[in-house]
This record gives sequence, structure tokens and C-alpha cells, in this order.
Amino acid sequence: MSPGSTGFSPPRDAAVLIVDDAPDSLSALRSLMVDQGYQTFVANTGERALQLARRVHPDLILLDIVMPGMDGFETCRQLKAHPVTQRIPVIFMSARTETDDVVAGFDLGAVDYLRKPLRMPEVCARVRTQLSIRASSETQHEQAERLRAIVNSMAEGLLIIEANGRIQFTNPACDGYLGYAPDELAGRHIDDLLNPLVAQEYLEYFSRYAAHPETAHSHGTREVIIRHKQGKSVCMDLTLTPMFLRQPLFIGLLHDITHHKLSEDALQRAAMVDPLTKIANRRHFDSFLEKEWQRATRTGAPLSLVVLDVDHFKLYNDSLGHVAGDIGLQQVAQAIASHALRGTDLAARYGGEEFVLLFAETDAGAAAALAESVRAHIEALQLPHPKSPTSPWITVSIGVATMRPRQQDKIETLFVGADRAMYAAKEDGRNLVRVMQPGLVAISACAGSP
Ligand SMILES: Nc1nc2c(ncn2[C@@H]2O[C@H](COP(=O)(O)OP(=O)(O)OP(=O)(O)O)[C@@H](O)[C@H]2O)c(=O)[nH]1
Repeated sequence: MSPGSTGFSPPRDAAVLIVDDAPDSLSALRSLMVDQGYQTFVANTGERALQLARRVHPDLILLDIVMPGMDGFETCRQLKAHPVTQRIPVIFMSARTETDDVVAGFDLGAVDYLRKPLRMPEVCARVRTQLSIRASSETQHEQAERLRAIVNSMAEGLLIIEANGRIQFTNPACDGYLGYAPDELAGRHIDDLLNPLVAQEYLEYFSRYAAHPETAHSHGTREVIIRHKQGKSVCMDLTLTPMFLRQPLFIGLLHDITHHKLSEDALQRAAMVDPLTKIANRRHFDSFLEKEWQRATRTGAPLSLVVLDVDHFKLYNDSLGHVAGDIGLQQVAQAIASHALRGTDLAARYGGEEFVLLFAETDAGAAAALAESVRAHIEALQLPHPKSPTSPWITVSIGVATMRPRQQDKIETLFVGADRAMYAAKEDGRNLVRVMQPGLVAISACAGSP
């Protein structure tokens, strides 16, 4: 039979070590192996065999059992105990054909047992077969090692999860991201990492796949919040892919997006804030108002809008300079923002020297009182405004409008009302609050105002 006829073909440069104390047997085997095209090494003692094996890493060892000194069994034991030689397949050769001997050989890790006297064609066939098995098992071993190196060094976290939610394996990146020691996560449940609702959703997907593996599809990537071992939350992208290996399994890939998320949040926050005064900007105010408007439309609660404009601010800039003007605006902004106390209140710079305040669930009377306290607060700051014909200090004119919005109403109506009231306050002498009553002209806000 030619070397390729078994369907396996051993590598051409396979190396075989023959260990036998009988010179005739050694030389016959050597010729045979050389004829087969193998690189051949010989040793006539167990000690020499160990030495050679550690040096030349043969692909196969033909090992006689009965030898003076270290016998074949002990030699095999030592080969299997050494990391460099433990994976080398050993075929025992012996005239001892008792079952116990054969079993002892296999127990020591031998892959085959040849009875002496040797029948050379059989030796060739068995050697060829073992070399082929060795070649394919080495390829598998190398592939597994390569895979292990990739999994251990990859920056993405990797988890293997069973269909019941039990974590079977995690790589070092996953352990690192989530604060666990190596192997600590194996055996835990995904409930330990995910919030119960998300975990439940994944479990349902797992059991759907487990019931019908043929319909399996990747669960795709989604953003999840994972509990770090120390209790904090980390934001990650989780990609899940099913795999069937004797049982349904799921490969989870974790990609840390906390930093990305933080900068995204920072950008989002920055896009909502007025850079000069650090209070909300117009864009943020408009979307906030839109939400509160919708809510008020549903609940029927009153919604109050307050528009504030700094009096004679052009004169302020002209007399004290633009930088002083900026500082003045910052101080006014802080005073205004300090009156937006509830989660449903919002103060914003609407543009230039104009500010707005939204008070949800606040009727006209309460909004007028709040507006009056903002006006008084700013006046009480006593920010000098030497050229103002109204007051020696910075003052503001304020308009208030209140609506209980209905489906057919428009937000502009609220704005127009508050603007009209604010212009009425300017007309009436500035440093005043005016309230726009629906269908009425602007009226003075409270008893304290002129
Ligand atoms: N320093 C500074 N000034 C600004 C800023 N934005 C707008 N202004 C100034 O605010 C002034 C607003 O002036 P006007 O709209 O004429 O009104 P006013 O002088 O406040 O007069 P009344 O509103 O009628 O009391 C302008 O001179 C703008 O240049 C800013 O960010 N910084």
C-alpha cells in the first residue's frame, strides 16, 4: 500500500525515533523507516531516547519495552511527564504480548502496540497512520493555540454563554472590563451582569434558538449597561452570535463604549448650553418647551412662559465696554437660573440680552409672582448701570404669558403673549413685570409693581 492510500498522508519530513537495545532490530527498523522517506533517529537505551527526544522533537517514537536500565514503560512515563515530549505519540514494540502488558502500555499514553517479531509491512502501516493522525492533531493543536492567543490578547471582551444564561467562558479583556479575576465569571449567570429585563430578553432569544437551531440568526449589536463587579455601570456594545457545539451556545463580544459615551454625553451637554452664561441655550429651551407643551396638552395643566430683556443694555455696553457687558449678562443669567427650581422649570438665554423662563404646572398668578421675584433679585444685585435712564443698576423688563394648551393651540401663541407683555413692560417704563391675560391686554403683575 502506498503512503497515501489510507486517505491520510504523513508529512514528508516526518521524523521517527527508534528505541531498541537489540542492534539487529534497530538497524532493520532504521532501514525500513529511511526507505519510507522518514528522517530517522535511533537510541539503544531509555536515557538516550529521552535526551534525543528533547533535542530533535520526533513526530513518532517506536519504543521497545524490555531494555537494560530504564525500560520502555519508564521511558514512556518520563516522555509523557515532560512538556516538550508529552505530545509525541509512542508506539510500543515488544515480545511481551500479555494483555496486562498491552493495557499497561496504553495506560501510559501509548497510541499503539506492536508485537514482536515485527511484521514490517504492518509496522509501516501503523507508523504511517499514527504520523497522519499526529499531523492532523498537531494542526488542530496549533489552530487551537492560535485561537487561544487571539482570544487572550484581543481588546474586545468575549463571553461564551449557554442557552440557560450560564456563562461558560470569558477572555481576559472581558474580565478586565467587568472587574473580575480570571475564571471568576465562568459559572455565573447573565443576571449577575445585566438588568433583569435585558437578561430576560436575551434568555428568550436563547431559548428560541435552542428550540429551533436551524432558524438561528445573530442577535446583532446593541448597547447595554453592564454591572461592574464593584457595582458601577459600564456602557458596552454587545454582539451576540449563536453557535452549535454539542449544545446551543452564544458568543458575546463586548466593546467598551463608556469613553465614547462620556464624550458623546459631553458633546450633547455642550450643544444644550449657552457658552457665555452656561445656562440652557435656545435650542435646548425649545425642545424642553415642546415636551412640556405636549404634557400640558395631555394633563390640562397651566404652562407659564416668562420673557426677560435687560434694560438699556446697548447703553451698558457703550458706556462700560463689551467685556463688562458679558460679565453683566453672566450675573443676570445666574440670578434668573436660580429661580428655576423644579425639574419642570427651565431658564435659558434666548439670544443677546434676552432670557426666558418656563414654569410648567404654574398658573398666571404664581408665574407673575415668580417673575416679580426675579425682577427684584436682579435689581437687588445692584450691578452699576451709570447711563441707564431707568435705574442706577442693571434692571430687566419682564413679560409673562400663561396657557392651558389644547390640541389646536400653537406654541407661538404663548411666545407672542409673553413678548407682548415684555414690550408692554418696556413701554410702561422698564424694570417691570407685565402679564398677558388671554384675550386681554398686558396688565401689571402684582401689587408691588407700578
Ligand atoms: N456684551 C454683550 N452684549 C450683547 C450680547 N448680546 C447682545 N448684546 C448687546 O445687547 C444690546 C441690546 O440692545 P437693544 O436691543 O437695542 O436694546 P437695549 O439697549 O437693551 O434697550 P431696551 O431693550 O429697549 O431696554 C446690543 O447692543 C447688543 O450688542 C453679548 O453677548 N454680550
